[in-house]
Amino acid sequence: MPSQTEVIAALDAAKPKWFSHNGAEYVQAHAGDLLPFETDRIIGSLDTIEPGVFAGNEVERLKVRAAARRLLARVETPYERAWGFCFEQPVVFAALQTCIDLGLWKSWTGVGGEKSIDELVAFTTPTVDTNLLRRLFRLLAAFNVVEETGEDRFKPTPFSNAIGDESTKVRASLQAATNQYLAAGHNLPAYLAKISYKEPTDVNTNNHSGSDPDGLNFFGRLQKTPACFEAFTGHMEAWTAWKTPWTKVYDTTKLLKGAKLDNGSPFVVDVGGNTGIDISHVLAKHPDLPAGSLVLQDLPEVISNAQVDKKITAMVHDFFLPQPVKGSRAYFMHAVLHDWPDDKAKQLLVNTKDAMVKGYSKLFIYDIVLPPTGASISQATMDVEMMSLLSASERTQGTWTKLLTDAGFKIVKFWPDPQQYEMVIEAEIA
Ligand SMILES: C[S@@+](CC[C@H](N)C(=O)[O-])C[C@H]1O[C@@H](n2cnc3c(N)ncnc32)[C@H](O)[C@@H]1O
Repeated sequence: MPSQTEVIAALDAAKPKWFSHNGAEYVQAHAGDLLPFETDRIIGSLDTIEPGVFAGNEVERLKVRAAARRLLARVETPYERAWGFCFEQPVVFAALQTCIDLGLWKSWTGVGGEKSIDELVAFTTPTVDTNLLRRLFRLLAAFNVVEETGEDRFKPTPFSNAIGDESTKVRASLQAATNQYLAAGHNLPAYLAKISYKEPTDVNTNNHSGSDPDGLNFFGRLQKTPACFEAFTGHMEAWTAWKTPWTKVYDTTKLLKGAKLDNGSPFVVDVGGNTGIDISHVLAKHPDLPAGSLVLQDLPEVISNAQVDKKITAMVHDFFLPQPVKGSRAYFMHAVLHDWPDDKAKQLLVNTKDAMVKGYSKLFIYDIVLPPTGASISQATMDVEMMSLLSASERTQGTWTKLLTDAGFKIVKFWPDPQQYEMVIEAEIA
């Protein structure tokens, strides 16, 4: 079995040269450049790679994933790349969503195992036409969403099983796209033309409101439609669970030194903490913290769904109002400020600063810090999604420094996450 370094080197070595002829693009096929037996060897190496080879090492897995995506970008012709965006993605997504709507994934994952097309039809409500499902499954098998084991016979994959397992929040993530992300993305080019290609900054009348049937902004739609709220909250949970816990990026043990932990003094307040994954990481790392020292804050709909340890205080708080928990050792915000353009982000930061004690309290922001070059697919996608949904953006080291300085903070250190996706920004009152 090849090592991961050999795999990445093999992926990166497969570099065809392109040339154009009569308007078409071709791979430069020098005799001897890539002989058929070498093609077989490369395919053989690639096919040996299974998730298990990474033994849980996310950093190495993500490096191979990035190399595989670079490989596809080089090997596919320009036409094939266009075909993927224009023809494949819309219908694969439609097939996935249709099977969600039919309740198929959930029922199938519940019992598991290889099934015939007729058995799969029996999972659906309302009952789908057999040939309609056959056509959707032919496509899903071609995209390795399910495995075709024979004529009209299919096995689930880890992905299809995850869609059917509500605890993974994969179904919720796909549903959130159907509810909001797809329409906003579709609307974006026309919206940008409408605002004369200025960077969007309006949080109320923006691209999302232009794509929403009632003209609502992103959070307005979540508040109005419980199904949208449920899907988005689930998507957030899946996204946060995918990332490195912040307590592994910044050693929160350092905060214990000199911390007041008596009489319910606050230790960490997680502002906009959704259902509590990050604050629970703190409790897991410091199980001896007294009750009341960890606070989770979010909007009422979120807090009413949060199921956190009884040692964690779950509190309704709108972060555009004054911060009610004063003098905590740390205030933490994860993927919160990237939702807001600078003026709103500054307001939120000033509200937090006003509750902090200079020289004692620290601010921790866990968010993407865009590198000057070479932003990953995940980072760059998130940046433009923030534009599409919220008139917001990811920030560079320079724009973070400006925002925090304008709000009265000084940055102590940027702590990079080993996955190179986000950083913990440690800051204090200037
Ligand atoms: C992108 S999510 C990040 C959630 C969480 N920090 C995480 O990383 O998993 C943004 C969070 O901000 C919350 N939020 C939005 N507007 C808010 C407000 N005005 N006050 C408090 N929380 C708000 C949302 O409910 C959501 O949980």
